[in-house]
Amino acid sequence: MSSTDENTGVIGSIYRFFSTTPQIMAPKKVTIIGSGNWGSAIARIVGNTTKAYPQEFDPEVRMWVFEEVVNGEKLSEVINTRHENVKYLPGKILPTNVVAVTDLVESCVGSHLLVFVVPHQFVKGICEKLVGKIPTDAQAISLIKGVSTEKKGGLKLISEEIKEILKIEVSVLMGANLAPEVANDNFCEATIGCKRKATDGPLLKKLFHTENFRINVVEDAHTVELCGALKNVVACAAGFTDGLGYGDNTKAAVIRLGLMETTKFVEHYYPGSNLQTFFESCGIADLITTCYGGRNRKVCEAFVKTGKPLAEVEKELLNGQSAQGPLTAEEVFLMMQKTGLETKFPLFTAVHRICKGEMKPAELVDCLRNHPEHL
Ligand SMILES: NC(=O)C1=CN([C@@H]2O[C@H](COP(=O)(O)OP(=O)(O)OC[C@H]3O[C@@H](n4cnc5c(N)ncnc54)[C@H](O)[C@@H]3O)[C@@H](O)[C@H]2O)C=CC1
Ligand SMILES: O=C(CO)COP(=O)(O)O
Repeated sequence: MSSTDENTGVIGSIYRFFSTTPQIMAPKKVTIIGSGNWGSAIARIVGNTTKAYPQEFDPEVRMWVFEEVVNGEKLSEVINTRHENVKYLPGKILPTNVVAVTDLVESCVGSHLLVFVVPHQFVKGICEKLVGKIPTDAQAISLIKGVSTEKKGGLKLISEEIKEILKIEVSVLMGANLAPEVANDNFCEATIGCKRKATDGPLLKKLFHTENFRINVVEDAHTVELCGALKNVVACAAGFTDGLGYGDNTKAAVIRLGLMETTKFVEHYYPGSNLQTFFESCGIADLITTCYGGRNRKVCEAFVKTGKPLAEVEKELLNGQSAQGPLTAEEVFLMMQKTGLETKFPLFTAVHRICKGEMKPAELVDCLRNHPEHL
């Protein structure tokens, strides 16, 4: 059906009726854009929920795979034959209805639900390739923890970046979700931030909600998303204190001060945000899990202990996975520098400066002694 048919005359009316009437809408096709550690873990959930709800979802889930050769085999072929992402989630079997597709556009054509889950620095390029290639009534949900690298000095959320380029509605999903533990089906929670909670919330919840992955949907989407991004910066600070051997009291103080800076940062950019959101999984819970079990913490601890450059430590420890904290710290610092806010966020500022080699890790605590929280 051509786009003009869709909008005019009897055919247009019929099209509008069938495409907007929930109870008889065609099952939605889902594409997962990303197949890393989290992308693969979430594919295990989405592969099963799309099979469980055939009225709502097409059971075939396409997963865009950034092709690479692993032990002499194409990763996409290994996924489609052995149903295992041997590089980014080894040892976990993916549902057979999750199909690896290496052509980005082909993976998304006809999909009405796009699940973005790539390291945040790749989002802009991916979206630009998809312009004009997806249904105009598609919607997205971003599981990406970071802020846009594009607007140097000004805040742009990843969800805003996706919406700006693709002209579609974008919700977010953040939470205390270390991918390997989610892939083990360990009980945990997550928060969906959905501005159109009443209309879009129920379907998004169905896509992710399981016995061991418990979803709560809130409308305060920007707070949900910023919690997910900023906790990675705090996790770097936690890793520095672990590397310095400062113990749990200091780490707890860093976590608390990091949470306070997060609330102040959100309030600065989004006055009137809902304080309750920080008590959702996306807030305090994700901060805790990441500051004890995350990759950012691990990399930053090793950075202190080995004295090696951060990029080298990340490469050695993460085998192609990405620590999002240092890049997010830089993006946040540029925003604060532009508005002269560095002194109000000494922890965020110190993390950036330590990551850049402008400050020694041991100077972190000195930056916190006169924190605005203690004045
Ligand atoms: N791993 C985890 O435990 C969790 C991660 N997240 C977030 O999910 C997002 C995605 O992270 P992961 O899935 O863990 O990825 P990852 O950290 O495992 O990164 C590896 C992925 O990046 C892809 N990649 C590498 N170069 C690329 C390029 N030039 N273009 C496109 N893709 C490229 C690789 O193909 C691979 O799929 C991040 O924002 C992360 O913060 C959120 C919750 C948990
Ligand atoms: O987001 C995560 C847990 O919720 C994963 O954190 P890391 O990227 O630090 O591993």
